Amino acid sequence: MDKTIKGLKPLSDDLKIDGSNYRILIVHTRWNSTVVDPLVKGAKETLINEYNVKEENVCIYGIPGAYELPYTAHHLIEAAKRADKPFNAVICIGVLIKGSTAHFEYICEAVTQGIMRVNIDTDTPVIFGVLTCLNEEQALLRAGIGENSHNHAIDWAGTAIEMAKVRSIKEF
Ligand SMILES: Nc1c(NC[C@H](O)[C@H](O)[C@H](O)CO)[nH]c(=O)[nH]c1=O
Ligand SMILES: CC(=O)[C@@H](O)COP(=O)(O)O
Repeated sequence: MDKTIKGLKPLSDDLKIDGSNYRILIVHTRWNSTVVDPLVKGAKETLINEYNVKEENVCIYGIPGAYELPYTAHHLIEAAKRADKPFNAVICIGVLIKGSTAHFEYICEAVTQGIMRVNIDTDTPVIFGVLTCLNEEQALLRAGIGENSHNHAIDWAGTAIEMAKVRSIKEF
């Protein structure tokens, strides 16, 4: 992949957020698991190793496809609130790969709008960890598979921690 200016630089060590008291949910699809699985692994390992989230506080739930991500995230967020064990942030992970019909476009739009809605409706940060790829190579590279690749889930984990801190702000 070309070296460009784009990308999310991690916070400097003096600004790094301690996630040891955070509870994080990862909702992931089974569709395109060859790519999804390394993304889930990257997110989990980053949360634990880089942000001190306790392994028992990284909850993982698998569902069929990306279209099911918004509902599942919303339902589990509300269920966790009822159990008095709220999630500080959620990461939705899925991979959409363009096929030969317009299905891709409809799913991408529905999932994008749906995940944004869950953020607002539940007042819980839900990170958009959905790759919307035109081909398999694009997906593999963004899961850290292959030369000059980068696992985007590393960035999603850092975003989840930063947004969990935002969620903790009660007065401003
Ligand atoms: N084509 C992809 C799908 N399609 C399945 C839908 O997400 C959904 O599960 C189905 O329409 C039933 O509601 N899902 C992906 O995650 N990735 C794809 O490339
Ligand atoms: C993202 C999709 O829904 C897509 O993979 C489905 O493929 P097709 O458009 O060939 O049915």
